[in-house]
Amino acid sequence: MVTFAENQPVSKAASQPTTTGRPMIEARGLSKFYGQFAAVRDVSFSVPVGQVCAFLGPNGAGKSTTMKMLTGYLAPTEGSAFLAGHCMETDRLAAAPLLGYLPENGPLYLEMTPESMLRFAGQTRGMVASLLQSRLEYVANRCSLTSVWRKPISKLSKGYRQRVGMAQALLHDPQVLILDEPTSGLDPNQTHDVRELILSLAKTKTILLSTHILTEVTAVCSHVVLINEGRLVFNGSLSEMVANAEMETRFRQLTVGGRTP
Ligand SMILES: Nc1ncnc2c1ncn2[C@@H]1O[C@H](COP(=O)(O)OP(=O)(O)OP(=O)(O)O)[C@@H](O)[C@H]1O
Repeated sequence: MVTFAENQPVSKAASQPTTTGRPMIEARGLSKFYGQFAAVRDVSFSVPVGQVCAFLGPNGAGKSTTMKMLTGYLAPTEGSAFLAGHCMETDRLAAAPLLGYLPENGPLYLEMTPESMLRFAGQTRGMVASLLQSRLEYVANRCSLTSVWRKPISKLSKGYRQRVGMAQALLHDPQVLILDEPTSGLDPNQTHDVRELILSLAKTKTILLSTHILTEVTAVCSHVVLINEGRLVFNGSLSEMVANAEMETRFRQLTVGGRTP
């Protein structure tokens, strides 16, 4: 068991929006084809500074594929992704410090401990030793990792592995978080903790969050982007989405038996 100093606040400078006047996250006509199959087709939307946006869709709708294109991990077949105005195809290095990404099944080095993996991640990002140490302490506390800090990741439960992924996304104090199903596989207590964490991060960050859990959307998001079979079928506020029906009913109306409403 390791104990750490009090949580440190996210640095003010790092949480300031950029001055480009552009949305923080922007998908412009994104498509991804695997052979003839369109995993994502002509998806456009944007997330302004400070917004928490839910990214919804049934299994296989293309959420993870879109998120990978937004984060520069996957090249689009057509279209472009921008992060704080930086094109992810041509200017990814400039965007990297601004972006924290929790992939669906994040690449965790199983033989490492949370401490050694996160330290390695920080060094790879070029964080200076004193800053890295304070950020390690911050994410260990914030993601409730102190009890497993020096245990091999291979021995951790799915919930703790997810927290390590979240800690990696937060380590460098990015302005933008792209979180692919952050509560997937978590028990109700862990889900509650992660939701609280996202709510508190929402005060200073721009967040795009994919989830299957509709109550999560109403708990933390103000805006909804919904895709079905690779196509955008809704892009609007949460109140517009649920104006005339329950969330679940609206989700089914938009995704079952038809591509467009
Ligand atoms: N490398 C690949 N080669 C071929 N097809 C792929 C590849 N990656 C994804 N797909 C397909 O693209 C579609 C979209 O997949 P994606 O993982 O983006 O969906 P998703 O909305 O994230 O689904 P889930 O909610 O189940 O995670 C699926 O039909 C998937 O099988």
